[in-house]
Amino acid sequence: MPPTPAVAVDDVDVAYPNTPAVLRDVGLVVPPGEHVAVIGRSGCGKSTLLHLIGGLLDPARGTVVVHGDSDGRARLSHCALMPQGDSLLPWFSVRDNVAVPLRNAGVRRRAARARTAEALAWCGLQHHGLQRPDQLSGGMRQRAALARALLADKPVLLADEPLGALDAITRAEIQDWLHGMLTAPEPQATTMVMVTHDVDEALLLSHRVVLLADGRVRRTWPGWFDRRAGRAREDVLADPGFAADRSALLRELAGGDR
Ligand SMILES: Nc1ncnc2c1ncn2[C@@H]1O[C@H](COP(=O)(O)OP(=O)(O)OP(=O)(O)O)[C@@H](O)[C@H]1O
Repeated sequence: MPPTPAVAVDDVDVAYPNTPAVLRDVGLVVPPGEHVAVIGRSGCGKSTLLHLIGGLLDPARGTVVVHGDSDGRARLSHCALMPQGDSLLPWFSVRDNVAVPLRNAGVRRRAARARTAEALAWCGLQHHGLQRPDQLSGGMRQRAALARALLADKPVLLADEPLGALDAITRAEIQDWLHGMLTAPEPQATTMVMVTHDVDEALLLSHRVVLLADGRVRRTWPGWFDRRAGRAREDVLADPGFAADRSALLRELAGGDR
């Protein structure tokens, strides 16, 4: 029997007040541990889909279930949200930023400190915990934000353009780092739904790429997350199969193959 899905979106329409439906007839089932990348043109409804899964929005039609719960608050309780931008609090130290989900969950200061120190170490920021976010580079801030999201210890990570603000080289480095984090068995073996505009990122970091167009799921592709394991990034990017998937995705994004 297939495992109970982590996320099940079934035949959903979503509309904002006084707007036509932004998502239409959308279905998406994500088994536990799967990483899904959602890609599509600006305005096609990607963030709306994340907000819907995370309980910030409810469907006008259809059902959304996250780890067995359909109520919005309960859905939210299963999800760590990483909104666009790093969203670190500028007046907190990096350490206190990363500790926010633990403190919100009522974890005592001493225990939170210990777990935060571990998290800072696995994202390579062990010497930066006392600095403020504006003293870090963009890549370091993004790693801190990811550490904070992963430390929330939620089974589902919803990441909206998590690397969108980074330059190409830093982005590639952080993609590699994130791939390593998501491959590690502990502590963050997690289900992930990630929005990105970057086709390589979508393929490299996901088991499955979902293309949204005009509020509908137009197509899905197998991602390269597992096929990438143990291989250098350049090696994967030069793989003819990867190049073919990238071209096909780009063609669909540009509106071809309708
Ligand atoms: N709060 C809102 N009220 C009304 N309309 C909204 C609201 N949020 C988003 N929309 C509209 O819904 C549509 C989908 O927006 P959404 O942010 O989900 O798209 P997106 O694919 O994530 O875009 P981008 O890639 O530019 O971030 C857009 O037309 C947008 O203007």
